[in-house]
Parts: sequence; C-alpha cells; structure tokens
Amino acid sequence: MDIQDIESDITEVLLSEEQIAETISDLARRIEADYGDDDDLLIVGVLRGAVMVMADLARALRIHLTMDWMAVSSYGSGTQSSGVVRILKDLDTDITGRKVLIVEDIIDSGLTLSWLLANLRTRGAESVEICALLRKPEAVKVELDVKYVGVDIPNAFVVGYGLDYAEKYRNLKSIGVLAPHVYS
Ligand SMILES: O=P(O)(O)OC[C@H]1O[C@H](OP(=O)(O)OP(=O)(O)O)[C@H](O)[C@@H]1O
Ligand code: HPA
Ligand SMILES: [Mg+2]
Repeated sequence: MDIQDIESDITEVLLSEEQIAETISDLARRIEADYGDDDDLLIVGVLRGAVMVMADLARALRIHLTMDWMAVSSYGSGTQSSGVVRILKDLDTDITGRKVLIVEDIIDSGLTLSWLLANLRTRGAESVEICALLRKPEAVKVELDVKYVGVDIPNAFVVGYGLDYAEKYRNLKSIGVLAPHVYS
C-alpha cells in the first residue's frame, strides 16, 4: 500500500496541513500571552494521539518550557470510547507547584480529559489547563473546562495527524473523515 492508497481512505479533508499549522500557531500565540518564561510551564502530551500536536506546538511556543508524557487509553481498536480510562504510562515529573498544560489531539466524548484533569488536579499543581487541537461539540458528554481549543469539528470519526483508526492513519499530514468502506 502506498501513500495514494492511504489518502483514498479519506472522504473529506477537514484540516489541511496548512490549516493545521495556522491553528497550532494561533494556539501558541494565545498560550504565550498567558504564560511567560518565569512560569516554568510543563506541557504534558497524551500519548499516542497528541504526538504530532505536541511536536508542532512545542516548536511554535517561544517561551521556556519542559515536556512530559502520559499514556492513557480508552478507545481500544474501535471508534467508540469505552469510558474506562487506563494509565499506561504516568508522568516522570513531580508536578507539585507547577503550571501544567495538558496537550491533546481531540476532545470527543471528553471522558479521557475529564478523567485526566481530575487525576492531575489531585497532585498539587499550581494550575492544570487543557489545550486540544480538535473538539466535537456534538459528541461531548461531560462538562469540561478547556482553556485552549483549536477547531470545533463535526461529529464524524476523523484520522490523521496523530489520530488513528485501529492504530493506522496517524502519519497522514492532514486530518480527514474516514471513509465508510474502511470499517467494513
Ligand atoms: O474525548 P474522548 O472520547 O475521551 O476521546 C479522545 C481521546 O481518544 C483518543 O485517544 P485513545 O484513547 O484512542 O488513544 P491514542 O491517543 O493512543 O489514540 C484521542 O487521542 C483522545 O486522547
Ligand atoms: O474521531 C476520532 N478519531 C480518532 N481517534 C479518536 N478518538 C476519539 N475520537 C476520535
Ligand atoms: Mg489519545
């Protein structure tokens, strides 16, 4: 299978490579306006979906920061959240007194971030905020206090730029709606 075949599994491109870059840049400017060099900002990427957002957002931010990672999973290999969040890898950093910004690829049901936010807020950080590239307003099931959202998207299963279906498509440069023929 070559790249041409992968892209044919996308019915509609929601965000092109250029639109993703603009969105990340806008997020970075807003984050910079709220945090300065002295804030000792710790950005926490949520593996594995947020890898691309983390890599690009970190490079777009023109302030000092440190990076750490958590791995949680709630989706298994399907397209519906199980609602059961598992920690697969915890932080290596003690976040007591730190300013923490969780970086995510997508808020779908919101269950993953709701759980993660509650978990990190028990650890004595000065602040814990959320930055998500995408949000599906029609799919969100829980009230979630999200400080930075890139783009609101329709309630369709999307892939690319870190987002997967059964672990594939994370390497697409754009974000698009997965074609129904892929499910069957
Ligand atoms: O708002 P929710 O309905 O909770 O869905 C969002 C979460 O689901 C996906 O991760 P997943 O658990 O599939 O693991 P992955 O990041 O390794 O792809 C995505 O990367 C978010 O972390
Ligand atoms: O639309 C989605 N695509 C890929 N992974 C996801 N995890 C939650 N929602 C999605
Ligand atoms: Mg994820």
